[in-house]
Amino acid sequence: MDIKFNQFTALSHSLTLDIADWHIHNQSWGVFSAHGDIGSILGDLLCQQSAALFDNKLTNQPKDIEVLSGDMSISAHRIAQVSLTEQQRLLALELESDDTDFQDIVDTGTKVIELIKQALPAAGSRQTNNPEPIDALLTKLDLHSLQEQGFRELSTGETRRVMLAIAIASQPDFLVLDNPFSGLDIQHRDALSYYLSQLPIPMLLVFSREEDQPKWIDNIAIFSHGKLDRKMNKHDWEQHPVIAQITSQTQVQSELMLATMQRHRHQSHFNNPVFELKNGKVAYSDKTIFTDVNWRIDNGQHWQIKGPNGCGKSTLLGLIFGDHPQCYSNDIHIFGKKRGTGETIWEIKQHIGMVSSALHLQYRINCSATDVILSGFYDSIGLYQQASADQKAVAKDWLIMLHMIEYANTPIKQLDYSQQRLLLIARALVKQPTLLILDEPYQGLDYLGIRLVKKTLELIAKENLSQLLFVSHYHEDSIDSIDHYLTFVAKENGEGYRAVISE
Ligand SMILES: Nc1ncnc2c1ncn2[C@@H]1O[C@H](COP(=O)(O)OP(=O)(O)OP(=O)(O)O)[C@@H](O)[C@H]1O
Repeated sequence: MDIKFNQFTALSHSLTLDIADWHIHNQSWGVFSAHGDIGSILGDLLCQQSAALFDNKLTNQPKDIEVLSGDMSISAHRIAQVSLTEQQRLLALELESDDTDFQDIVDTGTKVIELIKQALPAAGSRQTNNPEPIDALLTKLDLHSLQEQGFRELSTGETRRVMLAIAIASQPDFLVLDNPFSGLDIQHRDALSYYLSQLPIPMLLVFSREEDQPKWIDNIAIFSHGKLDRKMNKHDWEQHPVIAQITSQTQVQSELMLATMQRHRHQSHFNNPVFELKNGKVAYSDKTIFTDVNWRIDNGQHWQIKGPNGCGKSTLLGLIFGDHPQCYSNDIHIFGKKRGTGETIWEIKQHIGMVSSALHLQYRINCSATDVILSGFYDSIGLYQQASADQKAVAKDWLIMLHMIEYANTPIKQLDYSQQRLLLIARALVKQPTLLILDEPYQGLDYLGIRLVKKTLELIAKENLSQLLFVSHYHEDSIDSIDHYLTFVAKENGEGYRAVISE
């Protein structure tokens, strides 16, 4: 299996890929990108080329990459990719075939097992030597209990594992995995790391965090702003020649952000408790997620919500935000009112900023980068109101701080995933909400983006500009000012989770 690039440049969205010389010969590479969503462009490019050369049908929508110059040759017949961009495409296809309007029940998407079976190569097509039997795949990726579940019901970590199962079921000769560990809890991360190290398929594994560097891969390619800067072996990488250089700029940028927030600071003070849930419970017909959750958030507290994939972290945050259907069957007080006593959802949302993968997936209106940020003032997806001159000035400040002012009028879908995510974070921060809900906020961000947002959140918490409710599976993400924890632990009787509160 050979992939060769020679003086190659290509354009996708806002990123130009630039590879002077790279030969991938039957081996795996770790790919690190300090700045730029390199995983999606490499994945799309390679899948698109192999599909065109070897006449394979692409599973998802066509990818728009323009080759500008140079050569690329590929001998891999079937290349599969796992990325958040690919996940967004699959969700878009699922939404296109949504049958909710025609049925009495809510369409929760294609069943996991069907999606995996659909990915199998067509009968009679070229087979790999060692296809993984579906049953073994389900076991190794811990998907047995989810096989009958609809794709749209899955949690972040569950979705990630399903996307991987779909890619592997297609029996590829080569894999492009863009941050495959992102969203996985520690146990699943370790299991996946072992699984990938044993997989007899060469791969590009793109990582945006030092701790995700695949230990079993010897070759590392370092990209910056789309350009292949250096190739090195694992030993050289561990000396970190690049990291120190590229981190120094984030401190300055995050201090600028804080200064902007302080300039536009306003007070919204509520009596204690800001939020309270008594005997909280969420259950579906076939499954209890959690019960007996008693949680009270007082003024000035910052919280981290912890627990394994699928324990109900996003569900719990959805009860606060008001977009989970069971928020009305629970005993909830928020911002001084009992939920369900006549307040509108907008009255609640105006005090909450939200960043999550679910929101990113829902943000399907293709408005400009400026309008994405402005929509934070109105809690809307897209902008439907005339923003004030002050609000426009704030949005402009944010674009400058994010180094994205040149994209002010660019539609969000033409930006790469990492840039989209930064805009959505700015959208959540712009109105300086009382509660800032951050459900795995770093997902999809490149290395610099992660550093920048982490620094900014640390400053926001320290200065008490908003109260953070934070979810992340990475120990390294801990924010110093967070000293309250809600941890989900499995109940002894096996029926869902309960919450343990600690300080
Ligand atoms: N309609 C539904 N029917 C059955 N189960 C559902 C439904 N909707 C969601 N779930 C399940 O609820 C559980 C909790 O999901 P949630 O997204 O809150 O988990 P999480 O703790 O945030 O996980 P992750 O760490 O992967 O993000 C998951 O196992 C999910 O599959």
